[in-house]
Amino acid sequence: ASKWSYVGSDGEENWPKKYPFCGGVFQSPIDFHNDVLQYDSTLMPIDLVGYNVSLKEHFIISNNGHSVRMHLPSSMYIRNLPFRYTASQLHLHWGNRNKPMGSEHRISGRQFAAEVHIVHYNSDKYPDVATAMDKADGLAVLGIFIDIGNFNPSFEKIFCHFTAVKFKDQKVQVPGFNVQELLPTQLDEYFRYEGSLTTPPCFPSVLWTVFRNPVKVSQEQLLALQTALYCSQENDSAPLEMTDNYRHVQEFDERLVSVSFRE
Ligand SMILES: NS(=O)(=O)c1c(F)c(F)c(S(=O)(=O)CCO)c(N[C@H]2CCc3ccccc32)c1F
Ligand SMILES: [Zn+2]
Repeated sequence: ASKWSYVGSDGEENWPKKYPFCGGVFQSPIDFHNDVLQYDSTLMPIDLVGYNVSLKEHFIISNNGHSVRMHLPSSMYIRNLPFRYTASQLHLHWGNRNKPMGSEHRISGRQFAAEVHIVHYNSDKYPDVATAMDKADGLAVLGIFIDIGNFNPSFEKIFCHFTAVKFKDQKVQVPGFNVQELLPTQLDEYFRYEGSLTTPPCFPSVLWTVFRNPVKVSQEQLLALQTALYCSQENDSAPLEMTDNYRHVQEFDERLVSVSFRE
């Protein structure tokens, strides 16, 4: 069983003891600050295929004790990367009701309220995500910052199911919807760098694409995210709230982040 958490003796400072890659190179997340950014005119808008999943299909949302995860169909993929990257799952990272900032990546030190990750694997070269996840060109993750604003009906299609996945190992079916509604409108403005999984086993296998513009959810929706879920199982005598499930930013020496935008 994955024995790691975001707090206490199993927290991120001790991850390298059981998961050596977590103490290794190319670790994520990082802070996108000006002196590591380099404009790259070859970075094209992200081209998503099959993201508009029909109502007739469904997604499985599950609580895996670390995050709330939505499994995605293999009909969803990113078209214009060096290989075809097929969708596997999406999940979120967030803070807590008293300290609402819980994104993993930061822009000039600024942490956002939360962050969505859509995990894809290189289906040109590998049969599944489990095979791909420890290969240098194995994974591509899209990162979307979440900020506070108006109520977001698209995120509500996920958030409205939180009571059904309150505890670890609970699952629920969700009718298909257009996952692209969860992304910012401008898919041409993003940060790009080679990094890692931000949870154990921390494999340096991720081509990161983090969009520059945040999407908005309401204060009430954010509060639901911060208070609805538990890391512990339903019958656990010591309930553990699922909050602050973000890794702190990693040292980023001698490395550059490519950006698709000029100013
Ligand atoms: N921030 S992140 O994008 O690096 C990232 C996570 F933050 C995260 F929590 C998970 S997980 O599967 O929910 C739990 C840990 O494996 C994964 N899951 C990945 C890693 C392992 C694995 C295996 C199959 C499918 C997805 C994943 C992940 F890629
Ligand atoms: Zn993540």
